[in-house]
Amino acid sequence: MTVAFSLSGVAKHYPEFSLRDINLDLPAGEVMGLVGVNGAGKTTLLRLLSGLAAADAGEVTVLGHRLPEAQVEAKRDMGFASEDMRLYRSQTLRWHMDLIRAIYPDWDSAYADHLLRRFDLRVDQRLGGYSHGQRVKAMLLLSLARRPRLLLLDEPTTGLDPVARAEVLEALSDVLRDAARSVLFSSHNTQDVEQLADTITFLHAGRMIASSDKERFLDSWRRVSCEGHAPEGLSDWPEVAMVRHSGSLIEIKTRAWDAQFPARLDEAGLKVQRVDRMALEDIFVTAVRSGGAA
Ligand SMILES: Nc1ncnc2c1ncn2[C@@H]1O[C@H](COP(=O)(O)OP(=O)(O)OP(=O)(O)O)[C@@H](O)[C@H]1O
Repeated sequence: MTVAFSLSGVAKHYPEFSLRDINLDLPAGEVMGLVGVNGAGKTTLLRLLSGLAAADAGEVTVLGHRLPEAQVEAKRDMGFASEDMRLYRSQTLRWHMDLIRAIYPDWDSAYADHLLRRFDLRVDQRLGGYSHGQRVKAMLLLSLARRPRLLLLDEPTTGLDPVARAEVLEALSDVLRDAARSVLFSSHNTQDVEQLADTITFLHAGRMIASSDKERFLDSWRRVSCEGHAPEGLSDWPEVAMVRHSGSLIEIKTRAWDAQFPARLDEAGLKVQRVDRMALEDIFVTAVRSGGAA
């Protein structure tokens, strides 16, 4: 398996925060969504991969290059788009495009023109006059048209109105259809992640609480509604992530659904009324509240 990046035993310490024990690989050609609440460490992890920050422990390898030693080589094939990417507000988008084209030989002018039309951006307007959504689209255009082998996107849809968000998601899913490209993008928005990602990594308080194939997440979690009296210790069953009582109704969320689960509940004195699949958002919130492992 070729990997786009590999993080092994990675840690980064700030005075008030630590990212630690990060072991994560992205197979080449896959799209990974990085999900976490504010301050979970998503940007920190992306900055370690992009070479903007150095790990305090562990190994970071990007496109076969060890960081920080080989960051020049790694950066050549990597695109990073984030809020703090430096765009010159007194310059136009055309100026930025010319600058990047001069640096990166793989710049795809036809694709850049296509994105200009699709994002409806005025190429001769100074970026200081762009709205937030237009600046996000400009940043994406500048990253995508380089055709990087690895694309790192920090919150690409945050703060966009629904139309701009749909445009950005469509442009991303076009890019993502190209099997040679690998993408890691962070988001608070689990719907975006559910729509675009093959694999999903949950980050919470600087730790990875889960990382798995999207379908496996969606297949293994269920909300089970029951009637009866909950047996003692139900919330300690390893497959049970959450138990909530509402009168004689009991709602159980399981992280390890299998067809025998209702029979086990029946033996324990609970009558299963219904079983529902869970949306990624619900899975994420339940995993965080249950203290980790998803
Ligand atoms: N350069 C830095 N110096 C000190 N602390 C930092 C630095 N960069 C990040 N942090 C701290 O690390 C923590 C994680 O921040 P990070 O930006 O990685 O989270 P995030 O998951 O991207 O959050 P958000 O969704 O709000 O963008 C925060 O508490 C932040 O204050």
